[in-house]
Formats: sequence, structure tokens, C-alpha cells
Amino acid sequence: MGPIINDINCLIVDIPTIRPHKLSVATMGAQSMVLVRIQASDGVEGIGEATTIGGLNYGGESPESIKTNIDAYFRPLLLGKPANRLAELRQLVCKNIKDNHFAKSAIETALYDAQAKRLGVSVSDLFGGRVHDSIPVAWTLASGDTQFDIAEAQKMLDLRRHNIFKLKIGLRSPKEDLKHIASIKNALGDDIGIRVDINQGWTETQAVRYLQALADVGIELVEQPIHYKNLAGMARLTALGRVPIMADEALRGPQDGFRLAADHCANVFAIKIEQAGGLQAARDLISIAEAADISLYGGTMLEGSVSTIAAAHLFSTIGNLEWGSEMFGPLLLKDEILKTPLDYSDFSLKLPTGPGLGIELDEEKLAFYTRKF
Ligand SMILES: O=C(O)C[C@H]1C=CC(=O)O1
Ligand SMILES: [Mn+2]
Repeated sequence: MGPIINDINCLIVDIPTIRPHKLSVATMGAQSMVLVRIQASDGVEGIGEATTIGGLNYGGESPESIKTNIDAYFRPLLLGKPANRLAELRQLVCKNIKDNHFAKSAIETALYDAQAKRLGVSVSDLFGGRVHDSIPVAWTLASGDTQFDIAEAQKMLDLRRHNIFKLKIGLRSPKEDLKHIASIKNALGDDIGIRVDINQGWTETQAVRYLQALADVGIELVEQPIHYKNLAGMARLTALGRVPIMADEALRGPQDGFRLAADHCANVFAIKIEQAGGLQAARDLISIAEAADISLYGGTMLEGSVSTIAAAHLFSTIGNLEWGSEMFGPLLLKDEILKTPLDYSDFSLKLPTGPGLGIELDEEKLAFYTRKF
């Protein structure tokens, strides 16, 4: 008989950010990560993570609701089930539990980590193997202060950590944002790629009015400018062809990906394993984009190291990750819960070579940052 799922433990880990991180939907001073640890009867443990942005500011799942739903619904459903039958487990979960994409992603990541460890391979091997051993990583400038952002970008360039930057806009007026972008662009020069993420902060009218201005100041990509449900609007903005449009919040799984591709709602898909509903769902989304000639980008929910590296394993198997990634979440946090932090160097994230996710938790640090109820 194969390994059986013996236990599932779920904890919330709170770590402060290195500076306030300002999005149009929230200002973050700390990140709350839900860690899932799954134990199987063969002694193998798998780890997964679910992380949201600003509690309920970004989407319908909060760290607290994720933990409650894992403890109350996922755990009883999965205890005693075969730990190595990943496709069957995914179907069981999807049949019995609606929505809850972030929780599903954490559970599935832990199952993949354990299964890869069991087989002595890395998680990327379970998705066909790596095409890349490292992934380019953009940094998000979101302190809310233009001069601070410029200094931060220059520091990242000096450290050779990031040479692509994303700006979070949509909190201030478009005119103020344009001034902010132009100052940063002028300070950093033409060779540095700059993108903006509006996080649904604009109306379609504002987008029609200001997309050309964004292109004129040298913005190379505009992420989720309008409400995620306004797909017809996304299609109209994409058809304008002023600047490539990337979908983020509108992509909550393969069905959304199919709709967006069929209706020409975006030029680029931001792939997030949590928003998609897990590694397998994200893989399906990637295939839809590839079939539709939609370019790919590795997105983040500002996850900690566990989910960041899980996503990186999947992204390493993509032939053309044309817009790189933003897998910088762990670097936004003041501390790390891994024994060996992830390797960020030469403007990219290096994939670990060990079995599973290739990471190990630092139990002392984890105990220190675990929320006590
Ligand atoms: O893409 C998002 O909407 C979420 C996230 C990614 C980078 C960042 O600063 O926030
Ligand atoms: Mn985004």
C-alpha cells in the first residue's frame, strides 16, 4: 500500500515588511502567510503556503479564512487518502470544495513537495523538468515616495538584484502618477524596463484617456488597469494597441484564461499559482496562453519563500517566460523562515537543486513568527 495522508497542520506566520508597501488597494506593513505542513505515513513531510495581500483588500480569501477552511474542510476530506495520487486528490478537492483557490494552492504545493521528495526529484521535474535554472525577477517600487523609489531602484541595480521595475499606481490621480513615473524613468534611463500595475484602480474612461500617456513616458506593460469583471473593457483597451495589457486579478483559473484568450482581453497573462487554484491549474492556464499566443509573466501575491519557490519551479519549465517574473516576495520581508534563504543574484532567482521544493524550514524562526491565538 502507498503512503497515506496522516496529518495536516496549518499555521499563520506574521513577518513585518522592510518598508510600507503601497498598492491602490492596501498599504502593507506586514505579511501574513498561511503555512501548511502535510505528514504522510512514509514519514515524508510536504510544505505549502497561501498568502493574500492586505487581508481581504485584494480578494475574497484572508489568512484567517484560509486557515479555518483548511482545518474544517480540507483536513477531514484528505486525512487517510493516498498521498501520492496527486491528480486524484486534486479532483477530490475540486469536487468537494468550491473556490478557495489560495487554500487549494497551499495544500497542493505541500502534496507536490512531499511527492517529489519521495521520488528524489525536484518539483519542477514533476512538471516535465526545467528549461531554465534561474528566473529574472522584477522589483516593485511602492514606497509612495518618488525619491525613495529612485534610491531603492538604484540600490537594486548596484546590488545586481533587479533591473526591471514595476510601479504600483492608481492610488493617486493619473496626472500625479504620470509625474511620479516620468521622474523614475528619467532617473533610471532608457535601458531599464518599467511596468505599472494599477490593480483595477482606474475606470475604463481613465484608461482610454491615459494609456497613451503611459506609453509616451516609456511604460512597457500595463497590468490590470480596470475592474477584473470588465472583460469587454479589457478587450477594448487591448484592441487600442497603445501599450501591452496584462491581466492579473481577472485570471482566477483556467476557465477565466480561456474566456480572456477567446475574447482577446489581454496581451500578457500574469500567472499566479494561488490565484489560479494551485500548481496544476496554473499549468493549465499557461497552456491556454501558449495556445493563444498570449505572452507569459510569473506573478506573485507577495508570497513568502515557500510559495515563491513553488511557483518558480513551475515557471522554470516554461519555454518562453517573455516578461520574466516578480518572485521577490521574500525580499520584502524583514526576516526569513528558511534555514538557507532563496538565492537572488544576477537579477534573478536561482532554482534550488534539492528534492521537493528544495528548501528547509528554520523551526526556531518559524515558532517565533507563528501567530499565537
Ligand atoms: O501583482 C499584484 O497585484 C500583487 C503584487 C505583485 C507585486 C506587488 O508589489 O504586489
Ligand atoms: Mn497585479
